[in-house]
Amino acid sequence: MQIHHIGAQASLLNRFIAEARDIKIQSDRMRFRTNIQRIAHILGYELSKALSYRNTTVTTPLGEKEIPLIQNKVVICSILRAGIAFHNGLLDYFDGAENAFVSAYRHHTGHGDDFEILVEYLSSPSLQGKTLLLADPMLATGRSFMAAYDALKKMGTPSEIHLLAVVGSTPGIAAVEAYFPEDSHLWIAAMDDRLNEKGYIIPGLGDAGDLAYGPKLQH
Ligand SMILES: O=P(O)(O)OC[C@H]1O[C@H](OP(=O)(O)OP(=O)(O)O)[C@H](O)[C@@H]1O
Ligand SMILES: O=c1cc[nH]c(=O)[nH]1
Repeated sequence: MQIHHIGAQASLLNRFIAEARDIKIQSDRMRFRTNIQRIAHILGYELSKALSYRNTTVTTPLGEKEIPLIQNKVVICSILRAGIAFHNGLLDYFDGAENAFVSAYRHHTGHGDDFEILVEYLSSPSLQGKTLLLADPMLATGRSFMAAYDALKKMGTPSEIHLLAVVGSTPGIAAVEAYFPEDSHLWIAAMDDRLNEKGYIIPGLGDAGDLAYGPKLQH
């Protein structure tokens, strides 16, 4: 897997990541969702440089111009629920993309901090020969990305796989790197070193789903 740590180089992106992490600013849900969306714009733009282009003639009122345009058949798949704002950001730029949604949530088994990932919903077009953008703002243990990928396998084999995340942990990134095909890519804004005993990224940003959409009951 090729890992593209976009936040490694200081840029405007830092501002959006800082606001998403900041305990005072992130409590404004609309602002949090907007920051996730703005980060998706930047990651999507960076990812676009790795796609395939073909010269296409565009007619202006005064003449013609050859412009290289993306040839990939893009499918954006996001992992519910925190992925919704991220999905919207990617769709702002890849507006001709097909769309897929997969649910993945942590079900606490009752044994200490143990949890399993349950996937109960999948809606996807065929992925055969297409460019899959698999998006989830948080890559903590990496288990949601892996469970979503397993669920998507029956939809066909993509020609390219690009994972996108806002914050990832070093162990989670290592886990997805080992699980996904060697020629896949990860586009990530920020990386933190560790997870706590509950599988949360430290310092991370907290619970992205709750920050975007409000607290949920555990079940
Ligand atoms: O890498 P992982 O260890 O799998 O953790 C990351 C997942 O955890 C969060 O979802 P959560 O289960 O909290 O559901 P939610 O999006 O509905 O809040 C987040 O949105 C990711 O999907
Ligand atoms: O740090 C984490 C881990 C899982 N899910 C989140 O939203 N944040």
